[in-house]
Amino acid sequence: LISPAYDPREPPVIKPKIPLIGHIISIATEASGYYQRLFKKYRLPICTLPVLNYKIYVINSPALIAAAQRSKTLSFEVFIRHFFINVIGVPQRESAKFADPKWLATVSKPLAAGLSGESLREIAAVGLGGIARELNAVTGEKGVRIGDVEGWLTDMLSRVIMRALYGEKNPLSVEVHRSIWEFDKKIFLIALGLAPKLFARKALAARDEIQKVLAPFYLNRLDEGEDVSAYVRNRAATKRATGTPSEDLAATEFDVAWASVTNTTPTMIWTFVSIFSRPDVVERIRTEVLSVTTIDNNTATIDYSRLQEQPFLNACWQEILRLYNDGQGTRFVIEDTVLRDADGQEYLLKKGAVALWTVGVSHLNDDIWGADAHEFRPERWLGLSPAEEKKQKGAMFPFGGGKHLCPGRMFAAIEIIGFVGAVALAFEVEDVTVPEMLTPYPGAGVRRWKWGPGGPGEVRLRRRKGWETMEIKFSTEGGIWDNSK
Ligand code: HEM
Repeated sequence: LISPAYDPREPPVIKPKIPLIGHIISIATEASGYYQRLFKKYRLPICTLPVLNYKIYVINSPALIAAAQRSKTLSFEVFIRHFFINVIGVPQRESAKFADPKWLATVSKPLAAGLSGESLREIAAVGLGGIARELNAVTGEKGVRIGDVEGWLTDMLSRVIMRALYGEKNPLSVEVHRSIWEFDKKIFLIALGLAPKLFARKALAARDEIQKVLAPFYLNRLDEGEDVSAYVRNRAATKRATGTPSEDLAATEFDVAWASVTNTTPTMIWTFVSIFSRPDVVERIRTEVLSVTTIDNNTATIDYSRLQEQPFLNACWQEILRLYNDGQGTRFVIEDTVLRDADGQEYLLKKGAVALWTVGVSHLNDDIWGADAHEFRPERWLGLSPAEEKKQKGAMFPFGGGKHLCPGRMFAAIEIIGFVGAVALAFEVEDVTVPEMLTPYPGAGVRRWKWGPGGPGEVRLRRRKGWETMEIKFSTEGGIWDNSK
């Protein structure tokens, strides 16, 4: 009586061991690990999980994920709305706007525009300048000992990214911005509405604190400053033009301070440990960076426009995105929808159900990547035939796809590739270990980690011989890799 009815054209049904609620218990306890486990057991391109009288379609095949991302009848908007109202906590007078798809489309435009073309080059130049400043502060043969490599990278990125986004008058100091992680950990719980005031008290307080600090920035129209990124400036201007008062902007623009670091920071941490724990990998990257660096007296200028084209560094970047990204896409089926797989097989998704995918299934699928799918092996990206490249790239979804493709993907790549490139060039990094990879927090896009019994240990960062006082710079004059078209 309670279970939903099925059309034979719908994806195969996997019944839960505990009737009605078994799947939801597994999703709550195992997060994305549950979808991996189901895929290993059943190897289905797509399946249906009944939960009470609802259906969840879990999509595993790369071609079906891509079709779902392109589909106009699988909607993300309903989740965006829920996120802003219940998780970000926009003021009630603003909340009705989030139900209007036209308004959402209008205020989304500045996101992609602010992070592509000339705006991207501007923000990249500021970001890379920030990275150079951070590294130039570490001089001399002895260098520094870093007791908390995670905290060091997190704070560094926060300083660099917040400055690049909000300009010189950036209100979010590192100390304030650290609270973002308190919020980030509990997003899923707040989104589910499971007594967040009780179970996510600290997360809600962290969110409110950041919004309070952001408020004078918008109230005093500092967002209109010339050195503020087009991303922040134009988004606030578009919202004001649609009637959002300045006093509401700190809340409705809170996602800027969060989305720019929430996936970028863990990706930076995985990139750093994956590269600097492997001397042979560092050596190959160093050779590539040297080949695009001009040394004049005591200044080494890295030509970022050419750095971004270096094959091995790029292979490492793809490999890190493949291994450590496990983001989840979630869509609401607003009309009956047919998705077609690569083999032509069609599946019917019924109106009112939820469709989701977790990209780790595709990123670690041994049918696609081979028996060493769980290993860091950048070489798998080198010397590919066009058909092999198509197959591998077609199975990668680190930044989503379709209408909601991440607009910040190029900026994230610039920060991370620029940073590890410059470190490889001018520094020796010792005692780096790679933690065990875990599933992400529910709702997060990148895997968490678990250090061994001694924790991350102490990492030493010191200048290479001959580079003790060399000033590092970046040039972006040759243009910035921009795959936004
Ligand atoms: C390695 C770093 C990053 C990863 C892995 C990542 C991943 C993603 C993914 C998977 C989505 C799509 C979600 C979906 O379709 O369900 C997304 C959307 C988004 N990302 Fe990123 N992101 C990263 C960095 C950034 C940065 C640096 C920014 C901003 C400066 C940013 C801003 C956004 C925004 C605004 C959206 C929403 C787009 C929309 O709904 O149309 N991201 N990101």
